[in-house]
Formats: sequence, structure tokens, C-alpha cells
Amino acid sequence: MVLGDSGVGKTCLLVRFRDDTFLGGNYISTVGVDFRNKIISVDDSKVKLQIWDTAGQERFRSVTHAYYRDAHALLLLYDVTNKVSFDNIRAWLSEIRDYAHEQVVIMLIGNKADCSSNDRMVKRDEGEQLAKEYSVTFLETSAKSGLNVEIAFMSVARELLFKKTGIEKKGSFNVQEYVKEQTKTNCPACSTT
Ligand SMILES: Nc1nc2c(ncn2[C@@H]2O[C@H](COP(=O)(O)OP(=O)(O)OP(=O)(O)O)[C@@H](O)[C@H]2O)c(=O)[nH]1
Repeated sequence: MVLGDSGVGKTCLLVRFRDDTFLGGNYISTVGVDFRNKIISVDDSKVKLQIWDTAGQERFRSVTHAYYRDAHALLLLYDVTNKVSFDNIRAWLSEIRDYAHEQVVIMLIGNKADCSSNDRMVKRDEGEQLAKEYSVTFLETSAKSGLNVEIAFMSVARELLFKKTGIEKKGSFNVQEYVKEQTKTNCPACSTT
């Protein structure tokens, strides 16, 4: 499930992952919830991801809360050009604690990382620190350029698959190490530290 304030880029991130395109132009706010499926390969397994897109607007909150319980993973987005969306992350995490399953996988994502340094209002360090504080994985992405979008979804899929089948198979899987490794390979300048 993809969560975060209205306008942070949840729908665009999902569309970039599923269709490899960017929904620029007219911005249409999501109403309630919507979902898209994508079948991906993780090692030897085929995994069907059912990704739920949610409305960021406050007025839909009671609708979206009803879906938290069934989510295996949550991608929690803020917009690096919008400080308020970052400041609201603590409130989102508190809602997650109230409504989601205790074992849910959480990834914190700073989207719109393609922005110019003048437009950037949240430093990568700040995102990293917050993620560390809550012991969740962190990535900066851009639905516009595609930066780290595949890695975000693939690493969550790997973690879920490992949780389901991996304990007896592979020993251990550290999602934070995996993300670090993947971002290093793709773009050394964008890797997490
Ligand atoms: N520059 C830039 N703009 C983006 C990016 N992702 C989304 N946008 C723009 O941000 C606006 C909002 O994007 P959406 O994906 O609709 O936002 P949302 O979080 O789904 O919004 P709600 O449905 O209202 O909750 C649109 O105008 C997008 O074109 C990005 O990575 N970079």
C-alpha cells in the first residue's frame, strides 16, 4: 500500500513502476483507494504484487484506514520539495501503528528527488535520520526520472518473499543492506549511506 500526503507522488510512483511512464500534466487526486497489479520475478519466483494506491487527502482517511490491516507492506512517501509532507510523516507512522499489522514492512520514501537544489526543502540526511529513528528502510526516488523506483518495489517484494519462504531457504535477508547495494550499483551518487 502506498501512503502519504496529497500530492507527494504516490500515483506517479506506482505508474512509473508498473508502466515505466511519468504522469506529468494534469494532476488528478486519487479518490478513496485504487489498485494496480504487477507480476515480477524475484530470483526463481514469480510474485504478483497487488499495490494499493490511497488518497492523501484528509477527508478520505477513514476509508483508507480500513485497508491498513490487510497490507503486508507500506510505502510511506513525502515530497522532498514540501517540508510539511515530511513533518507529517510522524503522524502517518502513528496511524500505521494504530491501524496496520504489527509485522508490516515499512519503507520511507522521499519522492521528487529530481528537483533542483533550490526547490529541495528536505535534505536526504533528514530522511535518513527519521528512517533510522523508526527502524525503517529509506530511499529517495523520482517518479519523473525513474530514480530508485524499481529498487523500492523490488526490495519490498524481496523482503516479503523472504518473510514468507526464506527463513528455511536462505538464512537471512537484510533489506537495508540490499537497498544500499542496489543503489550503489545503479547510481553511486544517489546511494544511501
Ligand atoms: N518533479 C516531480 N514531480 C512529481 C513526481 N511525482 C509526482 N510528481 C507530480 O506531483 C503531482 C502529484 O502527483 P500524484 O502522483 O498525483 O500525487 P498523489 O500523492 O497520488 O496525490 P493524491 O492522489 O492527492 O494523494 C503531479 O503533478 C505529478 O506530476 C516526481 O518524482 N518529480
